[in-house]
Amino acid sequence: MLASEASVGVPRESGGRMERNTTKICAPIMADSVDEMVANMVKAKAGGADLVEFRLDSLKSFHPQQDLRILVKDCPLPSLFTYRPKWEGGQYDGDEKERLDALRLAMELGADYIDVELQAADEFIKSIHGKKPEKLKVIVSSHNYQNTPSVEELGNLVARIQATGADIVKIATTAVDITDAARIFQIIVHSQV
Ligand SMILES: O=C1C[C@@](O)(C(=O)O)C[C@@H](O)[C@@H]1O
Repeated sequence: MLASEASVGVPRESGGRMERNTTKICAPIMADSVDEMVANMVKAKAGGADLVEFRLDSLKSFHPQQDLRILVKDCPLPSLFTYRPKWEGGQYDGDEKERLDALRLAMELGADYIDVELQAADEFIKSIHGKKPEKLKVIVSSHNYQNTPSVEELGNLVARIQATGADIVKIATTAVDITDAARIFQIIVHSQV
């Protein structure tokens, strides 16, 4: 997985140059209930995570108004909300508008990050234009569960994600050969948003 973030990070001294350390550890939480998610976010903090990803599509029953309020307010770490549809490898199989509404609500309630799939990004980003809180970062993601494409294809993908207005580029690919990782490293260098 590749996540690139240009604008956030703690500057650090390195050989006389100031560099940004943008690496963060994110703990994804998939659970049947909000109670379980709350228990897991406490464990994530104790384990040293920098942020928590709530996979809303894993919840067996989900009441956005009530549940998102709890997750945002009770989270001791910056929160990332993902509502992954089946067509991108997740578990949500419902109405697309309801899915994007839930992500918008998470934003309004104070989420720090929202993950939206490349296919839905234009619509989502347009819909929050002028309403996006300053602290919110939109992650535009793309998943490939078959393989890791060529550097050229990955580069094109990064460009398509950047063109949506993403704050953070996220690409998850499947490594089928040890050299696949090298292509991801090559792309990281060119993927600053
Ligand atoms: O996009 C991803 C990648 C992931 O699906 C994985 O399997 O690595 C895990 C998810 O929680 C995350 O949002």
